[in-house]
Amino acid sequence: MAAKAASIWVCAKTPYSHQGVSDLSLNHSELALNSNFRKWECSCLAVASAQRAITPVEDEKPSLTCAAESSGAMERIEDNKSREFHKDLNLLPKPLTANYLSPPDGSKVRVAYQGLPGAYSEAAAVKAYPKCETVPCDQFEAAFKAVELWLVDKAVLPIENSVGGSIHRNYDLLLHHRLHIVGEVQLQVNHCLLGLPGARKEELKRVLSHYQALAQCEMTLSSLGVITINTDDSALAAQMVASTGLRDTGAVASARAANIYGLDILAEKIQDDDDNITRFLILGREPMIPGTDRPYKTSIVFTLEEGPGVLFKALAVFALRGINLTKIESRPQKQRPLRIVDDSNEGSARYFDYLFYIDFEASMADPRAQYALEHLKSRSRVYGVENPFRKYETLKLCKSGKTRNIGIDDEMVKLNSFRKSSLSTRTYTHIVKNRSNQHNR
Ligand SMILES: O=C(O)C(=O)C[C@]1(C(=O)O)C=C[C@@H](O)C=C1
Repeated sequence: MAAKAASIWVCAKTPYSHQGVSDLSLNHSELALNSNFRKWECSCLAVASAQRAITPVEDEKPSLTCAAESSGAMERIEDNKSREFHKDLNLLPKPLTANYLSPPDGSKVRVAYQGLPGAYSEAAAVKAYPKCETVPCDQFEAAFKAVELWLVDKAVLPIENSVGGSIHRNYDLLLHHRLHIVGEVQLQVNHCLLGLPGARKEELKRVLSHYQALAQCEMTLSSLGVITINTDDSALAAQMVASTGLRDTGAVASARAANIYGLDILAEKIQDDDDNITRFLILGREPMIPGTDRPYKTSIVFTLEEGPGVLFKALAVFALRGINLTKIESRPQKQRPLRIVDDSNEGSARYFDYLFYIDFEASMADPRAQYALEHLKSRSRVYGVENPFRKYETLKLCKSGKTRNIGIDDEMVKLNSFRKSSLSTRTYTHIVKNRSNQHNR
C-alpha cells in the first residue's frame, strides 16, 4: 500500500515535470538514477523512486521502522504522509501551457549574433529579446546559417551605423540566404578604450577592434597616434589584448567586454559622434505577417535598366502616394558586375549593374504600398511574380525585352511589437529555397 501511494505521487513527479524532484530532497546520484530512467514507463519510475520517498522519513525518524513492524502501521503512516504532501497543491505538477513553450518574454528564444560575448551585437540581441539565450557566431554568415539550420530561432545583425554607414556584407548576405527580416533594433554604441590593468592610454602603440568600431573612433585614435588593427569584432579585440598581455596594445570595445575579459577602461565614449547608433536587423525563418495596426517598414530590392531618370521614376511611385523612404542603398550586382551598352555605334560602354535597396514606411497590407509596388513593376516588364506579401520573392523585371536578371524582394519589417509576432511564427515549418537557383530562372 505504501509503495502504491508513493508510486502515484512519484508518477506525477516524473522528471518531465518541473516540480517534485527537488521537493523529495534527492541527492545527485538519485537524480542521475532518475534521469537514467526518464524514458522508462511510468511504473518503472515508480518502483525506482518509491523508496526515495520513504528513505528521508526513515532517516529522520528511525523509530518509525519499528512501528512499521506492527501490521498496518506503516501503511497508515505513509498514507498520512501522502495526504500531507497532497495538501499542498503547489507541489503537484502543472500542465504545460502554450506560454511555457513560447513565453511572451522571449526567454526560450535562441538568438545568434556575430562576435564574442561583450560584442555590441550581443547587446542588440538582448535588447531585441531581453530574456533570450544568445549564441555567438564567428562570422555574419554563420549567424545566417544557424537560423536556416534551426540551430537558433533568430539572428540579430548590424546593417547600418549612423557614423560608419551601411554594413555591406549583410546586404549581400541577405540576398544569398532565404531569411526574413522580422524586426529591427537600434542600439546606442558607446565605445571604450580598453587596456591591460594599470596601462595608460599614452602607452598604447596599437589599438584593435572591428573596422566599424575603429572608423567610429577615428578622431580619438588618430589623436593618440596609434596603429589600428582590424579584428572580427570588438569583443575579440578585448579578448586578444587580455590574452597577449601587451601593455602597449589596446582595444575599442564595450564596458561589458572590459568586465568580461578583465581589462581597464582607459577612456569612455571615445566615438567621434556622441549619437553613435547602430541599426540591427532581426532575421527569422518565417516572414512577418504585415498589418496596418501599427507602424511598419518594408524593404525591397530591385534593379533598373540603364536610362535617364529611371531611378527618379522608380522612386516617384512612393512619393506619389506619400510614402516616406527611410533608406536607399545601391550595391553592384556581383553576378553581373558590368553591363555592356552599345547605343551609339561607337563601341561598347561598360556600366556597373546595381541592385537598389529601399526601405519605406508602409505595410504591404496598406493599399498605398501595394499600388506603389505594382506601379514600380509596371515600369518594367515583370516576370515570375510570386505572392507579393512574401519577403524575398524574386521577380524578374525586364524592360525592352532584353534578358535581365532582376530581383525585387519585399520584406515586411515590423518596427514595434516584433517580438510577439516573431514568436508566434516560430513553430511553423519553413522550406529554405536555394536563391541562386531562382536567380537563374
Ligand atoms: O564588433 C562588435 O562588437 C559588433 O557588434 C559589430 C559592430 C558592427 O558590425 O558594426 C556593431 C556595432 C558597432 O557599430 C560596431 C561594430
